[in-house]
Amino acid sequence: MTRAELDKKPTDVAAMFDGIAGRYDLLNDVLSLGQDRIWRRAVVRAVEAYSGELVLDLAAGTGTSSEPFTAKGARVIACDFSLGMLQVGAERRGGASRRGVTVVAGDALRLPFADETFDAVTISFGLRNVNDVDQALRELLRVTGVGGRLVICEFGHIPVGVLDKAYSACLRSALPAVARRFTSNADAYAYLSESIADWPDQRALAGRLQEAGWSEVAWRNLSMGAVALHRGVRRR
Ligand SMILES: C[S@@+](CC[C@H](N)C(=O)[O-])C[C@H]1O[C@@H](n2cnc3c(N)ncnc32)[C@H](O)[C@@H]1O
Repeated sequence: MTRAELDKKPTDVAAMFDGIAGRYDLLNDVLSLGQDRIWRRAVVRAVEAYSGELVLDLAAGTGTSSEPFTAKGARVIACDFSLGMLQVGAERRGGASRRGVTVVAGDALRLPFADETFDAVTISFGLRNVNDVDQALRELLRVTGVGGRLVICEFGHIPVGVLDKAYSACLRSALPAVARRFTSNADAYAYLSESIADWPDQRALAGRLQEAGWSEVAWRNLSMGAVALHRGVRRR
């Protein structure tokens, strides 16, 4: 059984996702009680990708977060460093470059793309797992064209402290217990609750986007702040 720790050692993180890849999407639906689909629709609206645009979905995993951008004709690069996650998605779509989604193996800290390649970049439930968040935000900026936009979908913190603590305690006990029924890698879901509790709140994350060079930074809460969408634009 493999799980990452809060130091987010890249080899541990990649191995953990390789280990849960087969049941990853099922568990997302189960553990979020189907809310993940609502969050994904909000991301698609926020990115507003149109026909002819090229979108980077970083930490794309199986590509479930990538596929919806193709609905209006955008092309998507689904990039991740877990080959297991990429493979599950590619098999589901029938190939590594199918239905508008092209899979590329790569590390968020050294993206395998030239400067200003993308019209929009996005990352769903991935940034929290990256071992150097600020470097990933700078890399995302580098590969985005001037005028291009960033959308981050990530777990957040409920703005009322007492509720946030109660929610966090609930995740800590419920996630591994429920996950145990569906996967032999339930420890990965203990990591999930720990990494959510350890993640900066929405205001602090917005500050880090600005520090990394993103402009017009804003966020909006989903599910009372349990999830947040952060946006930014590359202005120079
Ligand atoms: C929780 S999954 C999210 C997958 C997908 N975006 C979704 O919304 O379902 C997090 C993903 O981040 C990837 N990841 C973590 N650190 C990474 C890094 N440094 N470079 C590329 N991918 C990374 C993991 O391999 C994993 O597939």
